[in-house]
Amino acid sequence: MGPPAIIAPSILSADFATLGAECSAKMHEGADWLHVDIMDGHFVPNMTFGAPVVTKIRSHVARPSQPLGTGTFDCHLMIMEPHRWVKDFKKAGCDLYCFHYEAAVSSVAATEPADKTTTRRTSPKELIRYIHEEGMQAGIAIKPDTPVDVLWDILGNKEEIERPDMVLVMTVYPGFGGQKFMASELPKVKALRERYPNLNIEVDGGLGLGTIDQAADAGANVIVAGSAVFGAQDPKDVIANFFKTLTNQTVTVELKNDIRIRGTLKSVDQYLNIKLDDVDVLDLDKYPHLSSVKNMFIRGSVVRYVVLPRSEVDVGLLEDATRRGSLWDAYAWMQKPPIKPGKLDSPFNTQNTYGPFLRVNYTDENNNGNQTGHDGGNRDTSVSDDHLLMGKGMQWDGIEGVDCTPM
Ligand SMILES: O=C(CO)[C@H](O)[C@H](O)COP(=O)(O)O
Repeated sequence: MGPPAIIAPSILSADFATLGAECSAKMHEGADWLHVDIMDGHFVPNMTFGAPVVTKIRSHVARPSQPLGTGTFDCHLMIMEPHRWVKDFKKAGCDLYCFHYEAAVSSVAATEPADKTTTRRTSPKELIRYIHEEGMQAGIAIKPDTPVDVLWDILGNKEEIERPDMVLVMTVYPGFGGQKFMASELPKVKALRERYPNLNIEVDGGLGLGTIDQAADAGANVIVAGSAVFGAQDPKDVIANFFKTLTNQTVTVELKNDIRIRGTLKSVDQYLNIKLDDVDVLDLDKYPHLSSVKNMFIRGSVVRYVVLPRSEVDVGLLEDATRRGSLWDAYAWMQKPPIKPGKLDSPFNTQNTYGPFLRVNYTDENNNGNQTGHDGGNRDTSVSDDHLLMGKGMQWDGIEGVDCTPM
């Protein structure tokens, strides 16, 4: 069996004003590593931050208990002269120092060995040794224009200390998040995997819905994604927005204490706190004290279901929420996924969804909204022939006629 599937969100797309909290949140959501992009404005036409910021965010994420374990700071040094910063990043809390092959071979010391201001540790092999001696794991990255062949000599080194722990194949030109995935780089991944079944092979750039699988199938086991993770609209917001479109419609709300209330939806917020007018309490004989109540504000936390007119259900919008949720499933919740049968190097089983969002099932009329076959709690949701029933803390499984298979 190949190396484990590793999920490494790129914090390049995070809100830098709240970077520590964002890093911590991603770890709690299921990330294995954090991919920390360091750009110097020379090696790439963009700048991010340096070791002092890494020091600060390190305090928000527990250190890995073993090399390449959970919490690894996977620092991607898109900088010139990568040998100069090894000690600083070690001190800052970097665990995996991944430099660019192109930067190492074009460094001042490599091109002008007589230069006394730089150390000799500039050839990729020597730099890898240096990183290891400093107590970090070493990664080597290649840009799209660099052939994978340059790595054979480095990977084939007899000296273990001079061999990298990871190879990063860039699937965009480095410098910016949100670029288009370059499938043209996948043959490099394939060639690496064929020669090195146990090597950690990372891909970075344009990974998301529809490209994660391609990269995994080629043999990548460390998946970096930035904008797909940080930029995705939270499906819960999509669902709340959907509810808002039902303002002035008649809905039935079933509370967790079994009271069912029908009324006109006046407002709903992202927590599914609901305001109803023209209220009718069903089963009034059981709850006569509610007979005079005409307007209600219902806290989302007490709602079990909201029953909506089927004709008002915007399947397209919910399908979109599903796909976003599925991407999230396929990324953030798959940190220990089963391996696809027959594809031992493919870390993702996208048939399994353990999404945190909306789970909807069709049930027959008599099912009364109690689904079967689901894990994960939060199953306050079902669809009957007439109604879509949705509860708070919902998860999405599918609507008949809607393809909810994760992409
Ligand atoms: O190294 C990078 C850019 O140089 C980023 O890590 C990478 O591009 C991730 O961003 P996205 O997933 O949005 O493409």
